[in-house]
Amino acid sequence: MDVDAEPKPDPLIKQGAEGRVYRIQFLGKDAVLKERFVKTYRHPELDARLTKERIRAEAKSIVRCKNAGICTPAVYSVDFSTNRIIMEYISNSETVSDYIYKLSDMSNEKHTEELKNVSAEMGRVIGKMHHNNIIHGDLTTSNILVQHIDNCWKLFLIDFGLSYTKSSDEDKAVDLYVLERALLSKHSDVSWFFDNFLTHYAGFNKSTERVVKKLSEVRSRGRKRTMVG
Ligand SMILES: Nc1ncnc2c1ncn2[C@@H]1O[C@H](COP(=O)(O)OP(=O)(O)OP(=O)(O)O)[C@@H](O)[C@H]1O
Repeated sequence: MDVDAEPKPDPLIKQGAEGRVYRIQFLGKDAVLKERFVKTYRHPELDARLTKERIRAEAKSIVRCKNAGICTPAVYSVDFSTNRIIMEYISNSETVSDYIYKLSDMSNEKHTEELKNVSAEMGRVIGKMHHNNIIHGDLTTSNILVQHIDNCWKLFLIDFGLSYTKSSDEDKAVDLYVLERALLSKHSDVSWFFDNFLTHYAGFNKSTERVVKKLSEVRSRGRKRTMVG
């Protein structure tokens, strides 16, 4: 895939340490352009290789997820010469992180029920992703989008730059551990969220049930590492 038309990158959605994310129009469609910076502190050859790997990983896993029936933005274009990837813009969406903040702030029975549904659906979606041997590599509530359509919503997985394909329970359990840590630090007020997620993740099938058992090992290693500092 190649970018023939130079897109006009405006407006900026996110300026991060690794790159920028813009909302653009691409071939008449609402799209997102992700651009990765050149890291001057890294050796140029190493930097070029790592950047290329992340862009390739992102495009590959998005396609693998799509083939598995998991919602991800469609990839429109990948350009290794400019370190740019262009993908479908998920309209009317917000990050799960923002949605949790919003719902837990309004905290009433209806909103708690909604949060339960979100965590359960996250369990099913991540379960399906792992069942297909896709390791996300940076599983946080900022890397899952909730798209609102009328009174319904759908989850989209994004930000696959650190992803890879592997069947190991250990790697899948580490993915879950990263999500657990992220939830604990950002959303400690809804401490039950991860447990409910895990119940539905484990319920996906036998392979995910195994990963949950592995998670306790990963947790105890994580705790030891924290104690050692
Ligand atoms: N396809 C999309 N549709 C709508 N919004 C998106 C889309 N992709 C990204 N965003 C928005 O841009 C934000 C940043 O995107 P993303 O997490 O992919 O970039 P990043 O954090 O800079 O990536 P990386 O961690 O790989 O450096 C998301 O939290 C989301 O708000």
